[in-house]
Amino acid sequence: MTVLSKVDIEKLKQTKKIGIIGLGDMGLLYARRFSEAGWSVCGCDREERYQELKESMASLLPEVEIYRNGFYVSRTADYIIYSVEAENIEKIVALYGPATKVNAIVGGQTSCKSPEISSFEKHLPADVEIVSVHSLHGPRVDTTGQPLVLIQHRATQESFDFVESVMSCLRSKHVYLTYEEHDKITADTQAVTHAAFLSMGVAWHNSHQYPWETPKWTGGIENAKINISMRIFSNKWHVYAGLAITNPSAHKQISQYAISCEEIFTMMIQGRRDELRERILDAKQKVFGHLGKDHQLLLDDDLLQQYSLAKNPPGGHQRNSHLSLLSIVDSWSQLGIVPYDHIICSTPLFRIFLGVSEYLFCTPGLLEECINVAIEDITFRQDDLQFTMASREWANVVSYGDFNLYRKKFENTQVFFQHMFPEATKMGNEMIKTILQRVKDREAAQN
Ligand SMILES: NC(=O)C1=CN([C@@H]2O[C@H](COP(=O)(O)OP(=O)(O)OC[C@H]3O[C@@H](n4cnc5c(N)ncnc54)[C@H](OP(=O)(O)O)[C@@H]3O)[C@@H](O)[C@H]2O)C=CC1
Ligand SMILES: O=C(O)C(=O)Cc1ccc(O)cc1
Repeated sequence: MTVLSKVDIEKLKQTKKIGIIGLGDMGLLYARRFSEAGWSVCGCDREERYQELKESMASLLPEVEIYRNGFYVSRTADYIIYSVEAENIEKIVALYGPATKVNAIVGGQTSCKSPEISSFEKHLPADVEIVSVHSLHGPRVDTTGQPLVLIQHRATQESFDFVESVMSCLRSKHVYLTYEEHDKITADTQAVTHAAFLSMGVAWHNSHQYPWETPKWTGGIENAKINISMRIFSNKWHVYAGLAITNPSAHKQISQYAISCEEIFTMMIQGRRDELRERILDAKQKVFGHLGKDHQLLLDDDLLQQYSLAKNPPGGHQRNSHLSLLSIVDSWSQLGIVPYDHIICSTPLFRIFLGVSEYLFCTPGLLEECINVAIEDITFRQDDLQFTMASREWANVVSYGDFNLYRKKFENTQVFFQHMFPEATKMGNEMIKTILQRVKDREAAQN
């Protein structure tokens, strides 16, 4: 990595143009930030949206030039970012890619890189260089300090430095990977995290419960589960479908998660306490065994207690079998994944999922209590059955590679929770802000 001088960056700003194809949530975020940093930016969305987009952008981001379609962006920009639905990347690159300006650089923002890179290799002229990116956070998270993956796939150092200097205005943490490394890591982190929270939502929906109305879902860990599940369901289905379906490593992960759920649930209902205990403690050793005695937990029940969607939160810790958390740690253990190895490339949701799992597994007495509940207490049996079935359904949909079925399943549950999204988003944002601040404080204390 070469860091260009301020003078060099200013020169580039005078001569280079950045183009964004797909001005949805992430494309707009990039357009705004690049333009605010002084880069010339142009972009487009679907041609049908041209007039409407041009008008809305005239007041929103007047500095950004809006073009009719991707041909105009491709012909004029020096660095072009495709920020479109993963499902359509090949079709869109096939259409506009051949029109790319001579010697320009192209990249993409899609969440899984193999299909993106293979589309570029197939459809871009040989003189065009390839540097891809992936911001590992949603469009409404502060980009500062969040991981940003940069992939120098087919590019000179000079071109890579140019892209990196454009990206530097986001103040994210740059992570340098190949596209293969990127896809392996994000399958471990993002895809399986989403599968777990999607399964929670579907399980609550299928048992006709709003978890914030039911006293058994109270306490900090439950708040985190509920808020993150609502956050995912309030988003666009294609983001989650794309990163799971198009990434072959993700299929293996999501399938293992469903298997872990089923096997653990079976031990619970058959009362196989010793076997369950042995399996869970083995998983604990494999996943958390390397943590020293002075390891500080990222999250705890008290910190998360305040982020409840309940009208009158009764508060306090509730006993729970925590099938979703036992299963994630078991599936990491079965696949030989140590999630801490990926922390440099983690999203806020993954850090929270790891944080609550770590809290359950590493707080003295909590895991034993959870195993006791799993074996003796039938209060959560129906919920756990629903959860096991939901995790299997998601694994099947992903393995069929069926975007339409994914969409139907996602939107079906989305409608059930829709009325709560404004409040859940506010609460989730507050919760994530507090957690990210804690991460920053920790990092500052360690440096
Ligand atoms: N949202 C997130 O949290 C993150 C998303 N990503 C990835 O970034 C990409 C964009 O995501 P996001 O911004 O959230 O999604 P959006 O749906 O908000 O944005 C995608 C945009 O591309 C437009 N589009 C589709 N086809 C074309 C075309 N032929 N020419 C120009 N524009 C087109 C879409 O229009 P239309 O809606 O009409 O189809 C839409 O406005 C996805 O691949 C996603 O996986 C990466 C990091 C985070
Ligand atoms: O943090 C998460 O997992 C999100 O849900 C936001 C998100 C979605 C897609 C990405 O490619 C990156 C981040």
